[in-house]
Amino acid sequence: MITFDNVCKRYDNAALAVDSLSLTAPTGKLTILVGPSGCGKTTSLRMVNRLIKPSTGSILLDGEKTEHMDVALLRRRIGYVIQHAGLFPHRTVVQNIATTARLNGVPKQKALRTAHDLLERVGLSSAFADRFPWQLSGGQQQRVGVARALASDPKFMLMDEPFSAVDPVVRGQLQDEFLRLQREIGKTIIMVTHDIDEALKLGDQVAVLRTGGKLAQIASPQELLARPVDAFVADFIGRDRGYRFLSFAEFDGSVPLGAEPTAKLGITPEALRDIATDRWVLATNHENKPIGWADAQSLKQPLRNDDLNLSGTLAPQGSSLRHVLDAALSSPSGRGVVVSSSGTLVGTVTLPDVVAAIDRARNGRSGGQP
Ligand SMILES: Nc1ncnc2c1ncn2[C@@H]1O[C@H](COP(=O)(O)OP(=O)(O)OP(=O)(O)O)[C@@H](O)[C@H]1O
Repeated sequence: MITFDNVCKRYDNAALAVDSLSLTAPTGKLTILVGPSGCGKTTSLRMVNRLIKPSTGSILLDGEKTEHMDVALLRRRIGYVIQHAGLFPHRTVVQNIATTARLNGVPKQKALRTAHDLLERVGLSSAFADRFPWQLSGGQQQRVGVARALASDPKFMLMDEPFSAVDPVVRGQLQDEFLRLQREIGKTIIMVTHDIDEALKLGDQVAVLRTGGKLAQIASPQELLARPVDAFVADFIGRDRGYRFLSFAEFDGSVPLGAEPTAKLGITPEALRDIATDRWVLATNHENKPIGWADAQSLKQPLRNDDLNLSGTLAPQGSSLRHVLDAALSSPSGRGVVVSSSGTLVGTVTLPDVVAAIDRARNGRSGGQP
């Protein structure tokens, strides 16, 4: 747990950069600091590992005030990832990753072995081990930066815009990989971003700061979207709040699944019309994976791939109401197709049932309850 207790920071005689900040970043969770440029995010983050000294107030790690700790030891307890990764240019990838472990007194061979393991964990093959940072893409450098921060297995991590230096596609991949990794490692993390979408996607809780370094609201992404405390927060979170809220509401159990009759390629028009409950019949392959919708009204010859309507999206089980709503809205039959993690057909949902589940979620009732 990282605690800010009434922390202020004033640089020289300027206005307060951070004003009476009190918040707790819970153990094993990812807390995000977000807000407009200059609102004090980086200053707040750097006060945790004392790269910046608070003017007043205290920061505590698991209840212990950091101001009394030895700075070098404090920093070794906290992994630190910065924008552009900040790798040592004259050291290879594994040497970069092994740096903190070596500083902590881990023998060289062991530190290098761990570095190789970590490389794999962050999604890079051993082929990268002996390259220098300039031989890597921006996204690969960021992965190495994360691996280096993890090398001493710190309980706490500080991440300052770790994914901002790469293009949006790579950024999305890095975010997904990082979420998977965090589910395994469960570090206590504070991350800074100026991107509200990143904050809502990654954060267990999100702290929105306003200019002048004051905390405007700290809450879960769902809570922020559903109940922004004031116009500043509402405006900062942006448009589509109602729709984006659906990303956080699981549909499993809250939307009844219907059994869907299915057809295979090669089925005759007559046989297709026999099994059809309305105009559209779902086609599946030999593994029972949906491949498209067949139009029972217009089919004139045995069903071919080219006859299929492919407009419907698939909602994986365990995903969100947003996915299942999209599946229902995009399906020509109006029935959204739900699939297992391996892509096999689980069933379909109707649009009215999805809308009813959304209404229940909106009113804060748990899924499936009357
Ligand atoms: N070393 C410094 N000396 C004086 N003022 C500073 C210093 N560092 C930051 N500031 C000021 O403190 C305020 C907060 O800066 P900080 O970098 O923490 O904001 P931020 O929210 O991280 O901004 P950004 O999103 O643009 O990186 C700003 O007004 C900034 O100009």
